[in-house]
Amino acid sequence: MKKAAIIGGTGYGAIELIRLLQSHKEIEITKIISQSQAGEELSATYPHLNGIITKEMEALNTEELEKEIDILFLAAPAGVAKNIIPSFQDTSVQCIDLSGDFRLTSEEYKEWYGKEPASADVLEKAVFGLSDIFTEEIKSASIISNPGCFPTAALSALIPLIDGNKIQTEGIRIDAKTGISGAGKGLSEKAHFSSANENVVPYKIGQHQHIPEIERYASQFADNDVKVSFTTHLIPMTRGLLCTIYADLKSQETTASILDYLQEYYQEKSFVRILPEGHFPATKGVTGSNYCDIGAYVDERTNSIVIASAIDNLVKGAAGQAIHNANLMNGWDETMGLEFIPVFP
Ligand SMILES: NC(=O)C1=CN([C@@H]2O[C@H](COP(=O)(O)OP(=O)(O)OC[C@H]3O[C@@H](n4cnc5c(N)ncnc54)[C@H](OP(=O)(O)O)[C@@H]3O)[C@@H](O)[C@H]2O)C=CC1
Ligand SMILES: CC(=O)N[C@@H](CCC(=O)OP(=O)(O)O)C(=O)O
Repeated sequence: MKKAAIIGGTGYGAIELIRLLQSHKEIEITKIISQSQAGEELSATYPHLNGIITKEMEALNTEELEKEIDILFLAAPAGVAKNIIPSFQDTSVQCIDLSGDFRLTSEEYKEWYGKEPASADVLEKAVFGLSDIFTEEIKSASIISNPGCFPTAALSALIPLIDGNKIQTEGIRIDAKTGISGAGKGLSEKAHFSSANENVVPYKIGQHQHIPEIERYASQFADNDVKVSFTTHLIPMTRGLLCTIYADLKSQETTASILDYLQEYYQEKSFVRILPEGHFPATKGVTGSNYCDIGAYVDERTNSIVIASAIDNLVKGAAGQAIHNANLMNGWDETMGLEFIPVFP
């Protein structure tokens, strides 16, 4: 068994890592690190873990961690991991960061996160952990920059179409919707029940930190710099994220031809499901699971495509993908600890 620690112990990402890792055959959580509640049991904050997680949370001690663990999951807000991971870069500890600290270039990070970036040598070592696309690079990585939730859904749909030269890379529009757990456990005006319930509201229009992330990794598959128009909406759900993407086709296609292409692109991948013609993904179709469901429709009248992808933001969009990456880095079956079927109803 490999020993793992989780930083950001009381956050939603950490809680989801704990839920999923309970059934992992090769990873044992030996330390849960909390800056706010060291010395307390996690069940004091989360009673649903009563009798399941009995260890006390601890304060961060990097020297101790270096000696005692094999895998470090960092599930803290942006700005934290960039100061912790450098201590591990010359050790055998595999680091998997759920935040945005290592996803962008230094310049992009400064501009979109408004913080000082990670040091260049560590940034260079980090591999973008979009598991189903960068699978080979992830296998030999020691630092993983887990993708954001929206980029996971958007890029899973877009990259195959760009890679296969199917769509025009100008004029891509992404309409995205997410549940409230995407904002983490912190309280805020927008997360207030009276604001979020029975309400749908766009936010961070033109300002979202996931815009440069989507553009950076989509561009790696294009001949030019891809720019996208991307708008997020908060919807009154706890979990779930849906991206509906509109793009112009490069040549004549049908819904069937695009779906066949996508099916072939992902045929080796366990967690991307291409839905049959006439079906579109729903957030409930993936809740609690590591699946990304994708459906497409070709509008032959306008020679354009509507492609939609759905994920559970806390699983495929965060903790599940982090575990998928740990599986790839360690040569285990990619589905280990992730064989949850979606929760329905
Ligand atoms: N929620 C989601 O759907 C997704 C989240 N992410 C990213 O994953 C990371 C974790 O997200 P999530 O769990 O939702 O966030 P939460 O706000 O729920 O939890 C983050 C936890 O980090 C710890 N923390 C807070 N501030 C600091 C600090 N200054 N230094 C060290 N630790 C701190 C706290 O735990 P404690 O006090 O116990 O240490 C806190 O509970 C974030 O970077 C987020 O952007 C990525 C994809 C999806
Ligand atoms: C509802 C809500 O606010 N969701 C967050 C999700 C961001 C996230 O998960 O953070 P990373 O940038 O580290 O990926 C948002 O849209 O900013």
